[in-house]
Amino acid sequence: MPTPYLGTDDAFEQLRESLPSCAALGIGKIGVQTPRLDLLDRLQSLGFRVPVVLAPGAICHEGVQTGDGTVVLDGAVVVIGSRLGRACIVNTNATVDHDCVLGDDVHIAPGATLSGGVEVGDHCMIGTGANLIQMVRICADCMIGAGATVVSDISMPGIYVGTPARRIA
Ligand SMILES: CC(=O)SCCNC(=O)CCNC(=O)[C@H](O)C(C)(C)COP(=O)(O)OP(=O)(O)OC[C@H]1O[C@@H](n2cnc3c(N)ncnc32)[C@H](O)[C@@H]1OP(=O)(O)O
Repeated sequence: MPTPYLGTDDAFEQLRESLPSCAALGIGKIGVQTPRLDLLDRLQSLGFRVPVVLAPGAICHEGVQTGDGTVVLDGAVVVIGSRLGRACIVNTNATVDHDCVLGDDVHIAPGATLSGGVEVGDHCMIGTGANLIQMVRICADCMIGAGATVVSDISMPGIYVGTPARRIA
């Protein structure tokens, strides 16, 4: 069945009156600053519920805490003791191992691996196939490039690539 086009963001107020009060965040995130969190705030301030979306092929252990608007996609695994913030994406085949903590608006791109006890700050993007060893902490507003390996804490916002990851901007 084709999905009807409902309009632009300007239609939110009207839609809130005419539709059930549930919405999903469908936009992606390929940078650090993206509109996902602002959009979530706006939808919630209008009274929409923005639930967590777990794809049928995602594995999210019991007790994992997940913020509103977060999506966990097929093949992704989120292990016991982890906490995910609001408006996060755990993309296809990514792994968030035990006791990790993600801030808000964090994207773990396809195939990336967070080992146990990793902390990732707000707005970070962990690129495709990146690996973070156990217990590392990454501050807010970092882009970790595709395939990078993070082996120590990162405390300065920026773009990091390579093995071991180094700051390039
Ligand atoms: C479902 C989905 O599609 S989700 C989307 C998933 N997407 C991703 O994971 C993309 C992640 N993004 C990247 O890896 C990007 O290459 C970035 C953000 C790290 C860098 O992008 P930019 O800032 O545009 O940097 P730019 O492309 O100009 O490269 C700068 C230098 O870093 C190098 N570089 C860029 N990315 C990487 C990388 N991932 N690993 C190693 N080196 C890299 C470039 O070769 C270049 O080197 P040079 O100066 O010696 O020529």
